[in-house]
Amino acid sequence: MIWGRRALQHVKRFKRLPFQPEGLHRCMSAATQNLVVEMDGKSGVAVVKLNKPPVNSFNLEFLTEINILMEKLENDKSCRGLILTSNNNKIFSGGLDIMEMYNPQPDRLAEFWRTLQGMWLSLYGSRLATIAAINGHSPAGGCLTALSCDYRIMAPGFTIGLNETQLGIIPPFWFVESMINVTGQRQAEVCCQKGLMMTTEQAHSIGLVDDVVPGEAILERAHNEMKNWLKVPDFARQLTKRQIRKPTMDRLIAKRDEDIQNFVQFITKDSVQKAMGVYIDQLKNKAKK
Ligand SMILES: CC/C=C\C/C=C/CCCC/C=C/C(=O)SCCNC(=O)CCNC(=O)[C@H](O)C(C)(C)COP(=O)(O)OP(=O)(O)OC[C@H]1O[C@@H](n2cnc3c(N)ncnc32)[C@H](O)[C@@H]1OP(=O)(O)O
Repeated sequence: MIWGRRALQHVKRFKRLPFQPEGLHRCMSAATQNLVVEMDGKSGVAVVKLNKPPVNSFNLEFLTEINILMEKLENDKSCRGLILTSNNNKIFSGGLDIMEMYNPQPDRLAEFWRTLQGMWLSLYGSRLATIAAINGHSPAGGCLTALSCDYRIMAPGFTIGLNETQLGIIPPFWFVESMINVTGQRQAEVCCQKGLMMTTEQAHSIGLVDDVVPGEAILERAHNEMKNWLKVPDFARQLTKRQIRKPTMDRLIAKRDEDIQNFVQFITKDSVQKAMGVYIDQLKNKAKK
């Protein structure tokens, strides 16, 4: 993984925090700044709860925190599975932090995007069995995060989707391929072009979500499903996953710098900044009402 200077500063700070999952063999919980981690040493399953109020939006620091945790879990031989959920029972994740993209410093904007690419590569390519327990709304980057897992369980009454086109932005090819790989080409064409935010039931009907379970039962269901995934020998499961996901990951790895340049160029356009300003005003005004 390639880290920028600012991210490295954050890594040093993070390393002084108490969470050390390696070698844990009991049920333990730990918290970093924006993540709650419960590690069951017996089953080897880590439950990671996104915990960044108000909406678990991904800014550079939060993405860095997630990347560091992923690296620790990947390196912890006792860890076999990851359940990703939210500590907020209404919002899984509001997606990328829009403030990162408004009046940005180009260097930070580039670092932000590289760190998001890093998060996607580590989650999408994880050796762990990964289950998203989607216990709240999950637009755009929140949907991408869920799409990166092996299995998705969602509570009713929420919405999910890659809604970028509705905001006048183009979902990058690796967002779209993540959707295609889960729902198939036709469904991905419709929901990505239209930028659909789907209800839980609609998402279930197109295969974006594998299972629908009430919010209060979602973690129990995720643990039960995880047991099924962990019945398969790790090595066989991991290599099969890699075989299936490698072409998509390789495409981003080959075009990583180009993808960052495209993003920075696009976001810093006057017209995009203007539209972003209007969108932020709408969000803030809605919050005030
Ligand atoms: C060829 C390709 C070339 C270039 C590529 C270029 C493209 C760029 C691709 C970019 C991909 C982008 C991905 C994204 O994820 S963009 C973010 C999309 N997310 C959203 O639009 C979500 C917006 N938010 C909501 O819909 C609601 O807030 C939500 C999450 C459903 C929660 O609703 P609710 O509980 O009612 O809460 P509020 O709306 O009142 O919000 C509370 C508070 O949070 C602030 N906020 C919400 N979302 C975000 C966000 N994503 N980032 C930052 N801040 C957010 C909101 O403004 C309120 O703040 P306040 O201070 O007013 O309390």
